[in-house]
Amino acid sequence: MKRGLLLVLSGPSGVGKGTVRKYLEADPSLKLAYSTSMTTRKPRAGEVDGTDYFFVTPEEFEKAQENGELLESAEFVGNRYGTPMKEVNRLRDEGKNVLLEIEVQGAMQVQEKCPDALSIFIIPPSMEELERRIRGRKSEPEEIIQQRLAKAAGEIKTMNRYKYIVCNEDPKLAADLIAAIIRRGMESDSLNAGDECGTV
Ligand SMILES: Nc1nc2c(ncn2[C@@H]2O[C@H](COP(=O)(O)OP(=O)(O)O)[C@@H](O)[C@H]2O)c(=O)[nH]1
Ligand SMILES: Nc1ncnc2c1ncn2[C@@H]1O[C@H](COP(=O)(O)OP(=O)(O)O)[C@@H](O)[C@H]1O
Repeated sequence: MKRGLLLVLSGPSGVGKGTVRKYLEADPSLKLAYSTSMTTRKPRAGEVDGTDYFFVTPEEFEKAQENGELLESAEFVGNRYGTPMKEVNRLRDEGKNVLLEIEVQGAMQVQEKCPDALSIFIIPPSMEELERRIRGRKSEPEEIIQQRLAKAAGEIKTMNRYKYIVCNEDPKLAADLIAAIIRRGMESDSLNAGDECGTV
């Protein structure tokens, strides 16, 4: 069986990564599996432990990192986030295309370890629209919104380090464009040939 792709999706907080992902997940032909990350951030209303994230204490996070269990990790606005490696490998071995929705420092680590990863950066139509979206979500207090917006401009500057850049003006269109990138990757014989990245 052909090993699944490793897909990296990044973009500033509130750009619509989660929204676009929902469209992608609704298409079974893409054989997507979402990699649930570990985080020290507190759950938002409605978030489910083990589905949205594995919510852990700083000590538990530290232990996972020390034990070499994380494919990548980063700190983002006061919280730590990381990708558990074992599950990524298991799903790829099953032929699933594993999607990491991660911020830019982690994305750089993955691209270094796994040059075959298909990395995609989502940009907003404008900074004003990004602000409208992050505020409209009403998931964070004002202080955190400010910190995330301040970070966004620097993150957007890294977009040329990704293989693909997609603007999320309309979420269905953005998902269709990303689906085309994934299909192309699935057809490629050179991707993943001898890709041992992240094996423990
Ligand atoms: N490096 C890294 N970043 C992550 C991981 N999981 C989530 N993130 C990113 O951390 C940032 C903050 O995530 P979150 O607090 O859920 O906020 P949201 O993206 O605005 O919904 C986002 O850019 C996520 O894509 C991970 O495992 N590793
Ligand atoms: N193309 C779009 N046009 C308008 N609003 C959008 C679009 N994509 C996402 N949104 C809205 O923007 C907010 C942030 O989206 P979300 O998917 O949570 O972003 P992220 O996962 O990148 O932080 C949500 O309220 C979502 O409904």
